[in-house]
Amino acid sequence: MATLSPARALSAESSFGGPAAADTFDVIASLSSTPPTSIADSSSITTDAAVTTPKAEIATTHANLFEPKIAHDGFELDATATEPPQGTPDPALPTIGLVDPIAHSSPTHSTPTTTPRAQRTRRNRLSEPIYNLSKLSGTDGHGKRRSKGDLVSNRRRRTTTAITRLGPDVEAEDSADEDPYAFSEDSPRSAMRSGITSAETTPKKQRSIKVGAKKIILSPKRTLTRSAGPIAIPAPAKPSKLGKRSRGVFEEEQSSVPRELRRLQDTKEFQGIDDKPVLHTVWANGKFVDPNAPPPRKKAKVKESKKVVKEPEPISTPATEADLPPVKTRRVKKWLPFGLYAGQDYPVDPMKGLTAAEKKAFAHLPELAPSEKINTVLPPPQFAGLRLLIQGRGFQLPFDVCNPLPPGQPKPKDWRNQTKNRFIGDARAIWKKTPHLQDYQSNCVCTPEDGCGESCQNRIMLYECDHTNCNVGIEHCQNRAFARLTERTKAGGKYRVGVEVIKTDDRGHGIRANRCFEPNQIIMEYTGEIITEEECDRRMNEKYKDNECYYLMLFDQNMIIDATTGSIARFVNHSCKPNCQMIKWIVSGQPRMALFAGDKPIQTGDELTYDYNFDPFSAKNVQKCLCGSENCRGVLGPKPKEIKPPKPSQELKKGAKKTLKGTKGRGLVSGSGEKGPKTPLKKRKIKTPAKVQTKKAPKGPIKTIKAATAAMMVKKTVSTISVKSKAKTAGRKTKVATIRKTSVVKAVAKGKQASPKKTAAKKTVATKTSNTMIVAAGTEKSKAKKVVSPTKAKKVVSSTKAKGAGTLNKAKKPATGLVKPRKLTTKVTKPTSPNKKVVKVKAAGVPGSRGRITKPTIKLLQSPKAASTISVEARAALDAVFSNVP
Ligand SMILES: C[S@@+](CC[C@H](N)C(=O)[O-])C[C@H]1O[C@@H](n2cnc3c(N)ncnc32)[C@H](O)[C@@H]1O
Repeated sequence: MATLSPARALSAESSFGGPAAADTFDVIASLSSTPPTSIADSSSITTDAAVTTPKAEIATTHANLFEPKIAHDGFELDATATEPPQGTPDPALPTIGLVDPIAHSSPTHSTPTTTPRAQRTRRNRLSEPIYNLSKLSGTDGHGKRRSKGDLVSNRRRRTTTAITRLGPDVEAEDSADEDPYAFSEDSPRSAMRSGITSAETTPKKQRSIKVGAKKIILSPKRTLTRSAGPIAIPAPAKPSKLGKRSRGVFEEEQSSVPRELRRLQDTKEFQGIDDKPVLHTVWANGKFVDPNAPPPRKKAKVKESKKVVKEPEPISTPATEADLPPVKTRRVKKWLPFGLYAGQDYPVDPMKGLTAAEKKAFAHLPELAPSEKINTVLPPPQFAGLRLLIQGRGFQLPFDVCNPLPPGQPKPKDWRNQTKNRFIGDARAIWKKTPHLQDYQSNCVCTPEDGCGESCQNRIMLYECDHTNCNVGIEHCQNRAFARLTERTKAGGKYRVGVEVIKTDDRGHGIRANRCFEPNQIIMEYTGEIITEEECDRRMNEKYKDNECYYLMLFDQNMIIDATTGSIARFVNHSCKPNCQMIKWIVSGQPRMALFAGDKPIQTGDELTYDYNFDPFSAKNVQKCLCGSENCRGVLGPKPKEIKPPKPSQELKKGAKKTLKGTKGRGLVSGSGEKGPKTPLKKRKIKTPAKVQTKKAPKGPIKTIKAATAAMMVKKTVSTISVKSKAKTAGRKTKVATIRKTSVVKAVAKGKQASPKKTAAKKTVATKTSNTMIVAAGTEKSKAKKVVSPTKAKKVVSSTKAKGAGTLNKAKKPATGLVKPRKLTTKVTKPTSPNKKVVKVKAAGVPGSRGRITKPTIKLLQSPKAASTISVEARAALDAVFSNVP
């Protein structure tokens, strides 16, 4: 047995290379703990030269390797070598060998020598620290466990190499067939290849396998650590085909090679060539994973079986399709492209309510195709969800918080909605002839910060801003109520319109709010047919003679809006404590009437009312008011007790004085100006009609018409003059106090009666600021309006207030008046005074007027009697008023 000393050359191949490899025991320990893992490994360790050098050198190399004594690195080799050394060992040669620690500890192994190179005795070496690397690496326990009489590690790591490295334990059952050159681990070459001595590799318990007729005893020596491939059985040694002579020659040539190795030196095993492929295996969870085995598809099989059960093939179906295996298609999630509601049955038609174009657009959706089976049992919520998505309807609250009003209100009969004014008959021509609207041109001087608020000149003058007269722009302007109303109601709908007709208990139809309105917010426009007074008379006497309700509103230029065919605003009832007000505005140069919210906000469901300022014309036409407010006057007009009989001219004088002093009388038309907005009026013109149409005074019963009553009717039309005058005695100055931001007052004194048309044309100038009222058709009204005071004064400022006296009526707020129509013959009295003169009076300047301001006209409209009365003193007073006016 040769004991090989460690060689430094080994350090180059060892994983413990470097200086540490100089330590013999370190090398031993490390090598023992990490032996070669394959033939290639072991052979590479042992004989690199055998692989890379010519065969001739191999023999030499092996001869050197198996020198019985190699003094190297201070170790004495075993003297029991079978063959003597053949020459001095070349230290340059890779003398590879391993020394087992056990072998070192054995007394049979090397002993210290006296050679100089062997001064480093074993004892000295032992004095140095020894590291058990196998313990440190945790592999010292390998090969110690046993199972079924074998080392577990060996069995587990048994590989081809393990088998082929047949050691001395390989025994033939038949001794005659024993091959002396059998590859034995005990043999020197085995030791050379593995680097392990026979003593080291001697197993404690041998284990054998049968290969053919041979029994191969396996070495329990742990030989391979990495490869775990199938066990390769080496082929039995073949007998040499050489003849005796040739064999002899060959043996002579190979005399330097041990005889037992000569037959094997040509084998790959001897040369350490491993031509077997390296097997890569995969283990998972401690189990070998066969890469060629099909993956388990247990679930798919179950699914397929279910599918087969669910949809059995009909018997009558031809076997062609049935025999075909089901085509496995990749399941596509429908909801990815179509949404979660796709592929469901619908209990209702989702197309219901859609237009033809929409149906056509959605027709291609397979989800909407009619399904064979409809699940009628409590459909899931997604059905309703898809329907809502298609129909575009939002969610619905359990109750309507926006419009809690109960539906089902009866619709009024014989009513056609008309959202725009329409001229009837001569109204258009007369309207166009009137040049007054052209005079009202002004631009506001607001800034964007102001936003055309309360200080806006246009707003004060009841002019709506537009692109022609606004200095701010639509984005900041807040004085565009009519434009916003149009924008709001353009799309229609209950909430946007904001109002609806209701049926009241005792007042016929009415209007209530469908939404909330802010204070002074525009609600709806009062529109209808614009007719002249003559047309109004005709309708009242003929068309509406049997009606109980009238929808006539004095509008502008003495024209009347007949809302019998008009907007929904005509259904607004009267209240003595109203929540709305009817105001006339100039929008784009044209007057328009609209209902605005009052000073308080309006809640949903509130009935909308305004003060009619109703003129019943006479006491017997007074209607009972059913508004139910605490301050109800009891009648639609003024209280009956305030209806006073016509007073003599003396009273008229007093009344005129009183009015000029600024006192307010309250008569039948006292409602004028009381319920209107606080917005002051603008651009008043005091106009004395130059050519007032003269009508004959009524005869007979008409003569009995009280002058005061007639005067009151007239006052209604012009009662909104925002002039507070202070009348004093003759010679004293009468002051125009509260013409808000007006500078010019055009006083038109009428000296005589003019033709009705002309009268209308001129009088309408004053209606810019007038209270609106529903005009009573009838002779008295017409007569009263057209009878102008015969004053001789050049300037008369009067709006006959209550009690018939000519009055400078403070009318900051426009008021609305309803006049009870009366069926009287039209008689026009002749004016007592032919004097007529238009005087322009310039008052306090109006900001932003640019020096050119035309003010509203205040008309003096009086009955002949009243006018004649007033012309005595009032004329003087009025003269005083305007005496200072240039
Ligand atoms: C402009 S309509 C109003 C709508 C009317 N309620 C209808 O059903 O057509 C005016 C008429 O309504 C009635 N009316 C309005 N307000 C009233 C009130 N407070 N008291 C009694 N009747 C009223 C009167 O008959 C009046 O002539």
